[in-house]
Amino acid sequence: MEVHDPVMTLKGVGEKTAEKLEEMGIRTILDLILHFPRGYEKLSDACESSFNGQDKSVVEAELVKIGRPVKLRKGLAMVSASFRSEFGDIRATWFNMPYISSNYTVGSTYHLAGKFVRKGKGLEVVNPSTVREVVEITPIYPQAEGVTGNLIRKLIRQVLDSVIINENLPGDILAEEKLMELDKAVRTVHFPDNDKDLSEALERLRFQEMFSYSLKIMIARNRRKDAANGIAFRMSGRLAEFKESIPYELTRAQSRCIREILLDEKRPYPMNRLLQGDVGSGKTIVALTALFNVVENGYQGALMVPTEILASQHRDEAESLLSAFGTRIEVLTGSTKKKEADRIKKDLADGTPMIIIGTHALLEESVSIPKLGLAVTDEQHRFGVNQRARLIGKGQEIDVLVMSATPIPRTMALALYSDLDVSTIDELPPGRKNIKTMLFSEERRKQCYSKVIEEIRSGRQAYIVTPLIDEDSELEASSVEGLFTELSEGMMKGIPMGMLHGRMRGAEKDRVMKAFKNGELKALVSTTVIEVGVNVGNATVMLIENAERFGLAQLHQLRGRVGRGAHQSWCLMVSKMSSEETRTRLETLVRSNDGFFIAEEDMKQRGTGQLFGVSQSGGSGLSISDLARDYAIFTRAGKFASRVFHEENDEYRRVKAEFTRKLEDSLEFICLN
Ligand SMILES: Nc1ncnc2c1ncn2[C@@H]1O[C@H](COP(=O)(O)OP(=O)(O)OP(=O)(O)O)[C@@H](O)[C@H]1O
Repeated sequence: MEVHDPVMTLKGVGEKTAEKLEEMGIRTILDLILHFPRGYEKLSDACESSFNGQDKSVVEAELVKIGRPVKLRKGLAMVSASFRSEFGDIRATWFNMPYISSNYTVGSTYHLAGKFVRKGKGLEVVNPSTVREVVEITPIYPQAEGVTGNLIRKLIRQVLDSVIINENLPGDILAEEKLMELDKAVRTVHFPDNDKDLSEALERLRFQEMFSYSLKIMIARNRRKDAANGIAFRMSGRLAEFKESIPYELTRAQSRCIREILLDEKRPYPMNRLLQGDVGSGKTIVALTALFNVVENGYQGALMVPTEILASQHRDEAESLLSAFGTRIEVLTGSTKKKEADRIKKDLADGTPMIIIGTHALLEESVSIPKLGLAVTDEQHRFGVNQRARLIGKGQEIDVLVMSATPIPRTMALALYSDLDVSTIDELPPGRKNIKTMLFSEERRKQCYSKVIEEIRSGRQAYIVTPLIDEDSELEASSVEGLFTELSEGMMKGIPMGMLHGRMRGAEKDRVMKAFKNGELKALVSTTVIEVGVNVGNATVMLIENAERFGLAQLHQLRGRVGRGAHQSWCLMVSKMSSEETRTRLETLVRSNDGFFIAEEDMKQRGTGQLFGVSQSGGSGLSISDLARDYAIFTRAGKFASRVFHEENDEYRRVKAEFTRKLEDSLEFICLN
């Protein structure tokens, strides 16, 4: 068995399963090995006292019957099933997992894991999952239709039974850092026996990931420096005219960043720059100026953003600023109609100069951008290194600008982006008022909504954000649909409201966002799909339910959606504040509006040791590490990577050669062979 073989070569994987795995990004055996659990759960053995609706336990049960999905109301579907067990009959219900019935077979026996509640002679459970057997520590894998955690475990077992993973770190580093061997670490994260081994295994893999990341960046950067083969753009004669036409005065910081970027464009080396600035600091105009200059030079410029909403918002802004200059602007996302998409792709492939704004859809193989001169990615933390690399690969020696709205503390930026030059917009446009931030306990929730209603009555608009439900989030968390119904039938009756969440189609999201933008809708109930970059000047209230479930940086991002116009704005957080720690954490936001300060606090407070937490790495491109949590490991790994890069000995040379080879191949971090 070869790690680069397709998963189809495994027993039990037919075409259908392979397709489903592919949708989850698993194509090869290596992808499967690297499909790490996103968290671990400790389960108690089932006994009468564990059926309290709080503790998670496992019950062995035979499936008697499973129904079809029933639609309860728009956006809420339910599947129910009954099982037989030694503790009585079990009624299981799944919400919004219409595919679940295809994962179960009547007559088969399962180890059902969930929070069971005793109801008369039987048990009830909501959204249970199935586990391999009753073990103390159960890995939780990201699941999808037809691909259960069980199936993943079975396949990984099959692979690990026949592959040995070679060690690839130099012996002295292993010894100095007392790291677990790679092979054992990989086995342990998938099949942990005890806490101690698991924590050593995770530490090893996190070290591995960050070591590889740092070393590859050093190698790549060194190469780019060597090669003066980038595109030297000239400064367009119309830049001054364009700047004149901007309807506001640029801040000093914006002008400085534009200058830095244009100078990079002019040089014959490929630009590799991070543009960071607090929410609302006006990064978009800086990026648009850079893109405009590239198109003026007869090249294509791409702006990749994480959501469709952002893509269309950027299009609107780009059009309003650039249509007078005849700059062509197109948008390509997953929901662009085929005919339209074909037309855009053809023009792109012909090398027609334009600004192309899009989501991941830009990365598809069918999109070729031969005259790509500048790639801008917005919201860096949403795209991984690999995705960025794919976009960059559409052109040759192009300029790259990465925009980040989550301010990264300087120390971390240096470690993380040792390959990037950094431009920082460190001032906000004039006239921005501080956003007043308040924290409400659950009991004062009504008061909080009164403020929302008051603002709406005086002509303003509000966002109401609730955490996302996924299969293992706490059930008490309010869902968008639930909250929407509750509010529209209760406290906010009669107020035109819309809702927005990740499961909606692109066109539908667009429609709702438009209606909110033009003021038809006064309130928007939403998950964090609005977190990044949405810009509605008249919105003055950001209400966040269950605020304790968000990270500080994320809360700051959300807050940044308001306070974008002339009116006083409010951020209202509702939280159970179950502990003093939560309260202190959330109060950081009440105290400060400074994104840089908040990001540092976030790192300090989260610290290390969230071993059993669900991974929050959220697409930094790192699959097992969390930059905030693992900062200490990251620093150490970076130090060793630099040692391997700079010092000369046979073993280091071998490691370097191997990583250089893998750089071309793909960016997998584990470098298996
Ligand atoms: N110098 C300026 N003076 C006044 N308004 C400005 C200035 N620069 C940008 N703006 C406006 O400020 C708003 C926010 O800008 P923009 O969306 O670019 O922020 P951002 O940095 O991308 O923030 P986020 O990351 O939160 O999206 C926009 O409405 C933009 O038109």
